[in-house]
Amino acid sequence: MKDALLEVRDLRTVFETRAGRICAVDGVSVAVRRGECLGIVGESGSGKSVTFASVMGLVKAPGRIESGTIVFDGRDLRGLSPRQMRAVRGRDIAMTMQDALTALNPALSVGEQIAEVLEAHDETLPARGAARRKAIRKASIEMLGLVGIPSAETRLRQYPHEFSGGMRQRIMIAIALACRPKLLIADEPTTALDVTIQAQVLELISDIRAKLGMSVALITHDLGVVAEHCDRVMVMYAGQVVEEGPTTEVIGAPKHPYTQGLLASIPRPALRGQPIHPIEGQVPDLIGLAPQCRFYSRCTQRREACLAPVEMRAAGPAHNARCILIGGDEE
Ligand SMILES: Nc1ncnc2c1ncn2[C@@H]1O[C@H](COP(=O)(O)OP(=O)(O)OP(=O)(O)O)[C@@H](O)[C@H]1O
Ligand code: NI
Repeated sequence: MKDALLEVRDLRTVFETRAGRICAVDGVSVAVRRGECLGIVGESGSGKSVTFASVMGLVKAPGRIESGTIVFDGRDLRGLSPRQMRAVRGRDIAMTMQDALTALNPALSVGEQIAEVLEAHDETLPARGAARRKAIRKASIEMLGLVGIPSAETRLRQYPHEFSGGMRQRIMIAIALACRPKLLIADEPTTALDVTIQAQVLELISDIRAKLGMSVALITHDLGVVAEHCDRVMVMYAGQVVEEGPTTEVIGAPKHPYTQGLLASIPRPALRGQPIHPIEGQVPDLIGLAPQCRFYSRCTQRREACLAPVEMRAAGPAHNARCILIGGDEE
């Protein structure tokens, strides 16, 4: 894709479990362009987090990347050593985790945690001594200010448990942004927050994106959030991408019955703040999947041809969906 900062092709990430082999990410291709916000939506267990944990090189055993390419800013990330990958994390790509409380270190003050990131990745700091400490302190105060935490000087000395849930999310974002990454992966940054704080945190991410010109991959359950903040959206289902395209097209004229189902369950036009309503039925078990369309058992438009594997099809110049109803041969 033209102007892609991140380009993932045909990624396959598997977990070898006692119950069998789970293909959590099954042939996912995704690109994030420079400066854009890409939304990633889909029900729980669809593979959103594992896709981006794979990008970050953070899939832990029994999971592993089985195949695919991950190119970031012209570099093949799968070819990097663990040390090189650590340098990419934090400096080039930062990820905020689904759960802010467990992602922060309870034993370190907030200031120490921001300093750790700066120490490891900021090459513009003075080499050593008092000048270095002063520069780190100044940068840390700036970061807390940027995420809207008042009295930063005092707050730096405090520990995660001394902050509310919303403040902890902001701190996690401050830590993620401390080295001005080119890409921020925000995994459900607002799920645990009340609606007002949710809106504030998302505004904050949008503001910083505009200020720093970074790209954002925003993982969420909330289509209202996507409508408001994302340029493009990718819909995942059972380890695959089922639809992708400009937000206005995917939300305005969804092509995949799954996306249609997601949208139909939200009262309109008040998209905002509405969680995704479950569609009748359940996401299939990822162990021993049949080759058919994964949405088959829940699809109101299913037909016999859907029992064969379904590839992505073009629904527009930049809009694709994995459904045989597109393109007319089954209409
Ligand atoms: N550590 C693990 N061991 C075994 N299977 C795992 C592990 N982590 C993830 N999986 C499998 O990968 C699937 C996708 O998980 P993932 O966390 O990516 O879903 P998600 O789309 O982010 O869901 P949610 O919206 O709940 O965060 C899970 O349903 C599970 O089957
Ligand atoms: Ni997740």
